[in-house]
Amino acid sequence: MLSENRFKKAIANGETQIGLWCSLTSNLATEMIGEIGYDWLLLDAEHAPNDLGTLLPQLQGLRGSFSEPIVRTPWNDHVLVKRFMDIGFRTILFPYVQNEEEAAAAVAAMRYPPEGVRGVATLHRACSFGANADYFATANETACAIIQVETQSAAERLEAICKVPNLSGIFIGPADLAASMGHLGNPGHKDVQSLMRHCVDTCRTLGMPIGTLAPAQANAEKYLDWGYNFVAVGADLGLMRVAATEKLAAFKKA
Ligand SMILES: O=C(O)C(=O)C[C@H](O)[C@@H](O)CO
Repeated sequence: MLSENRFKKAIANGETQIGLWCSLTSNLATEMIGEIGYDWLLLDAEHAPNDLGTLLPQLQGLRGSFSEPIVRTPWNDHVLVKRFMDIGFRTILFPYVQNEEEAAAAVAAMRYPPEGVRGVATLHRACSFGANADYFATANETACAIIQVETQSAAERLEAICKVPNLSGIFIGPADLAASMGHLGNPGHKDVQSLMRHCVDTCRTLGMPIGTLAPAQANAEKYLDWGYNFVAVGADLGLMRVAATEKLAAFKKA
């Protein structure tokens, strides 16, 4: 394992980081995507059928990749977080965080005492099975907690959430945010867009990195233009679906 979390440093420095959403749960597909050069890859364990058994071979496939693997945990649960950290994730996306107390719990789950509550083991993949003598000294420093703000009420707590010590970033979930505002299936609604804009303005004022997911090219460009630092500009399933659909259409048409 690399000891430095390049992604964490980059977003803290305000650099733009381009990501891809990965839901295929395939170690081979993730390994292939890991060769392309995205800054980060989101391995989804909330809305894709990923578990430790599928995430571990994907991490192994990403060994040596430039891309930072990020796991989206299914829930803000410190037991799951401990297991994700022990297999080698340093960056975790926490869905549905509603307030500063929940954000602080997420941060604590990723950090060893006295800063957090992460349980200690000495022979796991993250510390190279004991061979990495610096692991305990660097694990808290490389841990990168990103909080998903995806309801209107969480957005109202954004300033307080951003003040949680050791929080590394905010991530806006456009689909859930739209649903919470009464616009299920319509994140393009003007009220949702205006709240997304307000969130990026707030984060930039407070110096907190902020990201989102935008598989449509125009949206990705717009959010980057607004100041979002890290944007997933596509999803493996969507790319495959579009390519497969277009390929068939090209031949059926003929
Ligand atoms: O609210 C959102 O938007 C998200 O959290 C992303 C979704 O879960 C989904 O589009 C990922 O496939």
